[in-house]
Amino acid sequence: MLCLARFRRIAKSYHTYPFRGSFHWLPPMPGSPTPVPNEKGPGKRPLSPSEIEKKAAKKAKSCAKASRKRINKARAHVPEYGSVEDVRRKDVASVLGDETVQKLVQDGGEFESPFTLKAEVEVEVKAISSNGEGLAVSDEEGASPWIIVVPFSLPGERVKCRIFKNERLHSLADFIQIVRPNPDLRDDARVKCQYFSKCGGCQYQMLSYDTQLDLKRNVVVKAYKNFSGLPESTIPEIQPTIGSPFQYGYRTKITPHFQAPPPRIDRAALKSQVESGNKPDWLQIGFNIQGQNRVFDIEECPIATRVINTAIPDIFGNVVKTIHTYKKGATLLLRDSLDTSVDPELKDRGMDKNVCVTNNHASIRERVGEFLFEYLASSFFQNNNSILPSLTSYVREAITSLYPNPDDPNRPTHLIDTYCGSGLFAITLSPEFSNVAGIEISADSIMYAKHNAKLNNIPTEKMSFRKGDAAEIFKTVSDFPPTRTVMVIDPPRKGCDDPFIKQLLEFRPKVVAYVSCNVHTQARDVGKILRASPDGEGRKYVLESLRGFDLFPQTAHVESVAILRLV
Ligand SMILES: C[S@@+](CC[C@H](N)C(=O)[O-])C[C@H]1O[C@@H](n2cnc3c(N)ncnc32)[C@H](O)[C@@H]1O
Repeated sequence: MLCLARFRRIAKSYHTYPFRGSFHWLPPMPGSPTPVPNEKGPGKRPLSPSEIEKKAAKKAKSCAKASRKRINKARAHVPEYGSVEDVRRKDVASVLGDETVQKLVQDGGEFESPFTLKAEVEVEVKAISSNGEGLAVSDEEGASPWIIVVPFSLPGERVKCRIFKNERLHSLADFIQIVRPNPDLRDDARVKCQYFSKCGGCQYQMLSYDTQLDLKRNVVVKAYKNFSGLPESTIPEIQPTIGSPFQYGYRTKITPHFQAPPPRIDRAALKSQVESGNKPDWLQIGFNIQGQNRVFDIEECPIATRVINTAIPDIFGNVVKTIHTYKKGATLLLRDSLDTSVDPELKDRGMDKNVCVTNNHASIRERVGEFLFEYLASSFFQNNNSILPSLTSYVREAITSLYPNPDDPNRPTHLIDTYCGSGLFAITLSPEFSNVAGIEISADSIMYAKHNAKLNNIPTEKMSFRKGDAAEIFKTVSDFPPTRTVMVIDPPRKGCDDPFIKQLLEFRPKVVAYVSCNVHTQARDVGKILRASPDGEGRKYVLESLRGFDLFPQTAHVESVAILRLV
């Protein structure tokens, strides 16, 4: 489109007469613009208008071809299920409405953005996506409705933004400024981070915490509507999101990064510069600038714990002093840990001293309620310690409340923790069960899970952990009675694979507690489990409850817990 417009502009600057489908050049009329000189430079014959037109036509043709290719590629591209892009596409379509989407698709306009790249536009934000971005509807005169995705903006606001990418039915834009705020939602005095809107994280800081929790509840609602394929009647009322006790200073792990010195830099000169305490201008240690692959310097991260923030200056200072030795950029690890030099047998909270650990191979220690956990610094552990007692107690109570009478002969006695990490759910739920088994793909995490069972004095005959793919658990629990077994599922963002779900449906544990860091893949998996045919005795899974947990205040992220029961 753009190229055609340029072609028309060039064509218009000459007297052109269409003649049997081609352009016929006549000498310029008096007062008409002089032909532009050939860009090849002095000494070369200037191009005649017909040559210029031919060239422009050729360019327009190749542009149109490239544009067709781009559109065909975009049409064929299917985003990963439940990914940020997939979630955004569903939200974009729902703001436009079915009728508009269908019309745009029928007319072939689904990839015809009314915006050119780098265009600065002012738009009205109508909704907020599950990724936390404002969704504005373009009011370009004569153009079809089109969505512009603007981070850091809220429904009811008018914002200025710059388009940087055109996608199916929407454009992505960089936030420039708020033209008219929505005072019912926004209060910029709430923002505690000096890098707000520069950093890609923590986009909800201008909102009250209650509003953040409401938005996250709505993410769970939309996820089950758009991704589960379940009829509304089978989805229970989504309960209010459980908030985090700490809303800043909660993050027990951060991973800032930096780039290597430029290729041809004089390393000896760099060494003497940094040794004399001067940080080179090109060296930035921190996080990525919103929407860019470029790092900016940070002095603090207000959502990280106090121990981590206190350690930042020394850790970053060491990078500066040794930067001349780096061939590649690197990611730093800063983990808040209880001091592991203190005997773990001393379970007295009064003895707790927190330290910042940067060694990937070190052991980290955390307390979760009455339990102690240790794990390898480089392996997975939940990043918000303050909410873990309420998360684990919630899962425990959500299961036991299904069988309130402790003498109920149907009350589950066995627990299987799949994707168990270093044993968080297996260990914290263990007082309710006589037998517990856990499985996990990471050998390091399994080693620590076994260690944690001992650390918390859980008898080995009661609890076993094995390394393997989650689906392999079904080989090892043949002595677990399915009708008295609870299965905890806590997979990575991509959710469970089909072999796992198939085997779960063959085993049919009485209760499934599905904890997820991606409610969209959780909704898909829960949909598959609920749609499965009844077993020989006519039993099917029902969704008992659904609730979000706010492990990451100030961000759009929500963790979700679904409780399923076989009835
Ligand atoms: C979201 S974490 C949950 C860990 C643990 N439940 C916790 O809360 O600490 C997901 C875990 O699944 C493990 N994992 C990933 N793919 C797996 C697979 N195919 N089978 C078993 N475990 C897997 C990862 O190593 C990670 O520890």
